[in-house]
Amino acid sequence: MNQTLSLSQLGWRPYFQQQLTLEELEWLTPVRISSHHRSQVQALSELGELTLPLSAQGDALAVGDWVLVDPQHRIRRRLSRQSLFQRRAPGSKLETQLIAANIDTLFVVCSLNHDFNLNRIERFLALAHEASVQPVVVLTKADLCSEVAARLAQVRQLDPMLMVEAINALEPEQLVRLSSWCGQGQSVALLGSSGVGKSTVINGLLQQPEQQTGAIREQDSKGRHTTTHRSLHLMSQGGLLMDTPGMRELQLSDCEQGVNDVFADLQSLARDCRFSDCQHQQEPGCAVQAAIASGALPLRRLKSYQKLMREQALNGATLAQKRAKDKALGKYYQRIQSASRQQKKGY
Ligand SMILES: Nc1nc2c(ncn2[C@@H]2O[C@H](COP(=O)(O)OP(=O)(O)OP(=O)(O)O)[C@@H](O)[C@H]2O)c(=O)[nH]1
Ligand SMILES: [Zn+2]
Repeated sequence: MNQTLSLSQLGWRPYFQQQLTLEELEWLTPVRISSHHRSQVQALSELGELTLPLSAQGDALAVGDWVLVDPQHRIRRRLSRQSLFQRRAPGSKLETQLIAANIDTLFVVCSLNHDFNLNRIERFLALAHEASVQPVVVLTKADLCSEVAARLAQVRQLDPMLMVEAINALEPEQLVRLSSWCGQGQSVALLGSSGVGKSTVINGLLQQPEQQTGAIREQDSKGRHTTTHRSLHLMSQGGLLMDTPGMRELQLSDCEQGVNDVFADLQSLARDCRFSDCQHQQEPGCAVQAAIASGALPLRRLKSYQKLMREQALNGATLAQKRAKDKALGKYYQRIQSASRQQKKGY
């Protein structure tokens, strides 16, 4: 992206502006991080594309972050974020990897063929909620599905406020339905399983698909050439698409709040359970089970909630904790087995 963009085209808004002191306003320039490398970041600004060195003790930065730079192009400070996607760094216990910041809308892409899966949509919605990003469900391959209306209704049932669009991503005119989230100053990202049509949607939204995905070559610390891809692309509607490494493979971890947000209906039912720590299994006075019995709540939804809660807790647990847990569980099974053996022996 070589053309110069205005601050508002880059997503600048009052939320960021109001964080600047008068002094900062006078001598510092806001720039937006567009890609992240080992020792430097690229940023977009009214001055064009800048390369900024990273200092060792500096704040961890994510693509999409706004930072203030001085006239020598040194990063002075990062502005507070409106939203953030992050994940546990692979192989690390505590470190988190920042994936993308200040995204406004997450397109949760799911295809309408055999791959359609409400549980998976709920999982992606939890990630969006956890990051404080507004989700929009984009159902692709509408041309291959004979029950589009029924599927749309199923997704809308997850949350009456949820925005859902069904499209044939191969038809450019149909992508226009996503326009209201792709206008000037808006930042969007996509998430979805393999083969659902993410690249097809991205190519349809970009201004010049071929050029926009051009690779950047840079030298790493050992002098080797590495190829990285640009993460920020201008869409034909004027907004920015953030396709950052790791975004497409985001996993659920430590997102209890996000999962709870997606299951607000279940949370509100649970407040009427007799026991405050009700697990909604066979406890007396369980309002969730009552809603399932009356047909008000699909059993699938409770199962999906419980599965996602377990999954995010497990992914979030440090490796050490996980090992301890597995060991404790192993001992528990041993105890049960030996107790049942003793019972059989008639003790
Ligand atoms: N009929 C139809 N085919 C589609 C649609 N969207 C995508 N496809 C096709 O589905 C296949 C997969 O699409 P991609 O865009 O590569 O999917 P992806 O999600 O980027 O896949 P990964 O790169 O594996 O993550 C391609 O052959 C597309 O042409 C659609 O709406 N209708
Ligand atoms: Zn209950």
